[in-house]
Amino acid sequence: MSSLTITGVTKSFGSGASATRAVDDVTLHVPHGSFTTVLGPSGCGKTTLLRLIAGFLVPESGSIAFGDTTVAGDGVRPVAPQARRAGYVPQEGALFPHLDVAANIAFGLSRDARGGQEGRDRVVEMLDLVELPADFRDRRPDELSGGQQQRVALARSLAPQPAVVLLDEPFSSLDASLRGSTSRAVRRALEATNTTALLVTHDQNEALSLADQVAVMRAGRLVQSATPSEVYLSPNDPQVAEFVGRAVVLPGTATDARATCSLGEVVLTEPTTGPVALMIRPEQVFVDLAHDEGVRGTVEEVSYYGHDCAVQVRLDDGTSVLARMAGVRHPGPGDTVHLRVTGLVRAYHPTGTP
Ligand SMILES: Nc1ncnc2c1ncn2[C@@H]1O[C@H](COP(=O)(O)OP(=O)(O)OP(=O)(O)O)[C@@H](O)[C@H]1O
Repeated sequence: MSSLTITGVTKSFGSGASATRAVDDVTLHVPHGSFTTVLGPSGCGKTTLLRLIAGFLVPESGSIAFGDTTVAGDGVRPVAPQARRAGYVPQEGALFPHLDVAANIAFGLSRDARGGQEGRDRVVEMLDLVELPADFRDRRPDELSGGQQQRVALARSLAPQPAVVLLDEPFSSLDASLRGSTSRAVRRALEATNTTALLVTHDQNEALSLADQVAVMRAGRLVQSATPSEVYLSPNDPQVAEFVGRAVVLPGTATDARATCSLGEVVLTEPTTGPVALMIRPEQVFVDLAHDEGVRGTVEEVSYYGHDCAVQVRLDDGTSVLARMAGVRHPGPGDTVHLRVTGLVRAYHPTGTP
């Protein structure tokens, strides 16, 4: 296992006016044994970044290193994919359909290990790691559910003890409940083996819940890399805020650690002064059903999810605000409510910079 360091990597497709800069000057460090998710909308360059790391593509500038070893860039002849020791788990259909589970898992082991006791032991160990019963070894891929297939694909990538594991939207074909349980099992397996991993996804919940570090990409560029809570609570700009979750963005005026806006006075994460855009998460908007404290508004719409609900409120000044509250007791359309903001609020100057 080793760390992964990407420095100033750029990759374009095509040439001239029709060229697409799929990955644009990306710099990212994934510490040894940690899990980073790369989050971004479709077409932002996530898969291209993964393919550069795996060695299926060569960067036109910048460098990629596994630990202290440069595998591409810096004038070094690119190390071939099979020599990089990078495990790759694609979206689906990764398993060889004509091989049983044991042969699939042992596929990347040396020829000697594959046929002997060492290989058999490794298969059992890997099945245990991904929380599948040992007798699954004799099944064929078409005798497994989608989630089980993805666990076997991970087992196969981990069996040769790779330096880095790369996962390309590995849960996207699974339904919501299987997605949760499979992703948690994968997370536990990576943690147990102290594996350095990079997972690309366009699913915000997946990116935030699984990772030590979230790297947000937009149009080929890495716009923020930080812990999940930092990315969620203190996004670099309002677009990142709206991409990683629902956000209420209101104009306001800041004076040191406080700002005023349609929702009254709020406390800022960092002091600043002048006109600002304030980013408030809907769960920070407290909906008071019992008292007259706060800013008055009328409920326009309620989306009930069971565990919680989203309440769209039109303030008396005409501003529309989204609040999220527990589903136990909630208002209905037409009700008068009072809103106030809890917790700290991130302010951005009009250019988007904090
Ligand atoms: N082989 C290629 N030839 C030309 N353009 C390509 C090639 N591969 C990717 N691109 C372009 O590069 C950009 C980034 O693509 P990429 O597949 O990396 O995005 P992505 O974020 O993984 O998208 P998705 O989430 O939809 O898989 C897109 O504009 C895409 O059309």
